[in-house]
Amino acid sequence: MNAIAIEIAEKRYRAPAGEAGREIFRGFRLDIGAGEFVALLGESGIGKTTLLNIVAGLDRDYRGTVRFGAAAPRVGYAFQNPRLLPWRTVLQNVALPLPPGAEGQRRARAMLEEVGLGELADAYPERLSLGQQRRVALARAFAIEPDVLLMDEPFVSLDEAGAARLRDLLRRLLAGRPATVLFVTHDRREAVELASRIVVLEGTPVRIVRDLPLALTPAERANAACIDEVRAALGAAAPG
Ligand SMILES: Nc1ncnc2c1ncn2[C@@H]1O[C@H](COP(=O)(O)OP(=O)(O)OP(=O)(O)O)[C@@H](O)[C@H]1O
Repeated sequence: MNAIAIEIAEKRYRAPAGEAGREIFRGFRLDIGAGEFVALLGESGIGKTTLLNIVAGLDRDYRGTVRFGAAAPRVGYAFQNPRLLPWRTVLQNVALPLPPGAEGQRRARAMLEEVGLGELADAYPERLSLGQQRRVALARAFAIEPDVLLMDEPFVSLDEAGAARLRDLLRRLLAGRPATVLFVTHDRREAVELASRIVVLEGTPVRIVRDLPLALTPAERANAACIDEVRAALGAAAPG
């Protein structure tokens, strides 16, 4: 069964008066199975964030439909920028999507412990490194126990070791709470390490130029030769 069925007949951004608008999607379709981890690759500015915003229901200015397999799916969204509220503590930021009250606080605290930031619960985001802020954003996205998790380059701008630690954390969190994931990245290696399917987008309007299932063992995902092989299979079309 599909967890998400996306059909975008048309999505365009309006332009200032007198200029032609830009058509991002026309006749676009993507079906995602329950439990899949789909990495979306594509050039900068092609429409990846637009696609996530449409799936999240944040952008309703398009013709088409997004259908979910579950009746009322819980959708978590980790943005490119961690988007923490600076006037709220780390704990309050994680508790934000949860129902108010003691149970929400308990769950938020447990999530913070799980991402290794229990000691920073009462700190404000400005005190945190970018890697720590991204951990908080992950904790917030997982706090609602999402059925669908949307992630927009969540580990960009970190050094390689920091990004690798967060990839490990994401894998651990997903092992405990499986979700269907739509993950935007510009990094093919990151896609190979994490995804069960890689979808490469190209052009204006956007079309799918590669759709590659990946049934790899953890050892194969970490193997340089194997990563090179998948990169080659993705061809020149994919960035990163
Ligand atoms: N609110 C908006 N109004 C007008 N144009 C927009 C708006 N948001 C995005 N665009 C344009 O639509 C195109 C797609 O943007 P989008 O952010 O979806 O791309 P992206 O693939 O996520 O890019 P990146 O990889 O750089 O994050 C871009 O050309 C962008 O300038």
